[in-house]
Amino acid sequence: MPSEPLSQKEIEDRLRELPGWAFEDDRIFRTYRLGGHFAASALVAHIASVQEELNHHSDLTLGYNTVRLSVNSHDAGGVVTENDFALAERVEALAPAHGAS
Ligand SMILES: C[C@H](O)[C@H](O)[C@H]1CNC2=NC(N)=NC(=O)C2=N1
Repeated sequence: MPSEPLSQKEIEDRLRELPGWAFEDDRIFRTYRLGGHFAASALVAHIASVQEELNHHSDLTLGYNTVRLSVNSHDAGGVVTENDFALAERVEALAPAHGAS
């Protein structure tokens, strides 16, 4: 479901509710730190399942014990929309169970 680009103020307002998330180069992003590599890879798999459910996909980067998620909306021309924040909120909700910080 394409959605409208969010304004700078709307993005800033939403980011205040999402500690750890930031906005740069028309993307929102966050890096999660995990207890080790396998835990980080399990978080990637869980995020991927949610992304398939939402049909909204970020760029996920798996490090030794980190997962970086960076996303914007291709269907809105590569800018941040409500769909990006919907994904961010779902990931914020599932991350603690993985021991992510
Ligand atoms: C055809 C498919 O529904 C679209 O390409 C979906 C897939 N995942 C997506 N992910 C993101 N980040 N933006 C999109 O516009 C998007 N569109």
